[in-house]
Amino acid sequence: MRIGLFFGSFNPIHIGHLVIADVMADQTDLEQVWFVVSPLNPFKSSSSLLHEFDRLKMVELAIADNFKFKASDVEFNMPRPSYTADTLAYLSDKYPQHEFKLIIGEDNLLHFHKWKNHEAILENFGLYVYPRPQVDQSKIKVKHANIRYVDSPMLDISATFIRNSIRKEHSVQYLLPPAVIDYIRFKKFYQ
Ligand SMILES: Nc1ncnc2c1ncn2[C@@H]1O[C@H](COP(=O)(O)OP(=O)(O)OP(=O)(O)O)[C@@H](O)[C@H]1O
Ligand SMILES: O=C(O)c1ccc[n+]([C@@H]2O[C@H](COP(=O)([O-])O)[C@@H](O)[C@H]2O)c1
Repeated sequence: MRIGLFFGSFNPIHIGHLVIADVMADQTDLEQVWFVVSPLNPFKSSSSLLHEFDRLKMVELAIADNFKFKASDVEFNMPRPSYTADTLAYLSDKYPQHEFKLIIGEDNLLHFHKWKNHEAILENFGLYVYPRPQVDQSKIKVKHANIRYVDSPMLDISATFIRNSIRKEHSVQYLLPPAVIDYIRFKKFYQ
């Protein structure tokens, strides 16, 4: 099966992530999308980052109604920070029957040339890129035949904006799935 691996901090998962995954599963040759929750992005600090179990729980709540989507905690038992190349190597060993592609937002493409073993990721897996507002395309350094842009409407939504909105007691009603909102309220996160 051809599977898109959507790695992320998901702090929290929002409707932007869900739209991206849906476009990938619906309009490309990917048959499933696995949301891989990363304990720690090598380029991000851990301040304001919820525990990975809570971020995984919110992903599970958000994707429960879509049979093409799965949640993965594979990086929970791997060294920190979470290097994608290592996880891809582990998953392709574990599931030789599957073909994996990496799904990323265009903001991550901007810094992709600094990722560990990025050439091997491009050569052996390939990227499906979702466009993101405010990305200056002239600054993207990486070029490769295995980078595929998926032409779709841009979504000006980020987890940072959502965390800040909750802190300011602004509504996030249509930015997150209802079950995720309930979980955040119940646990009093991001206040
Ligand atoms: N609105 C968006 N448009 C395109 N890609 C996105 C969007 N939101 C998230 N992504 C992509 O989804 C993946 C996971 O992103 P992440 O969980 O860090 O969300 P985020 O909204 O970028 O979070 P934060 O604001 O905390 O940095 C990354 O590849 C990121 O580029
Ligand atoms: O492997 C790397 O060098 C690397 C560098 C930066 C980011 N990543 C991964 O990219 C994913 C997206 O991160 P984020 O925080 O934007 O959701 C997440 O799984 C990170 O671990 C990976």
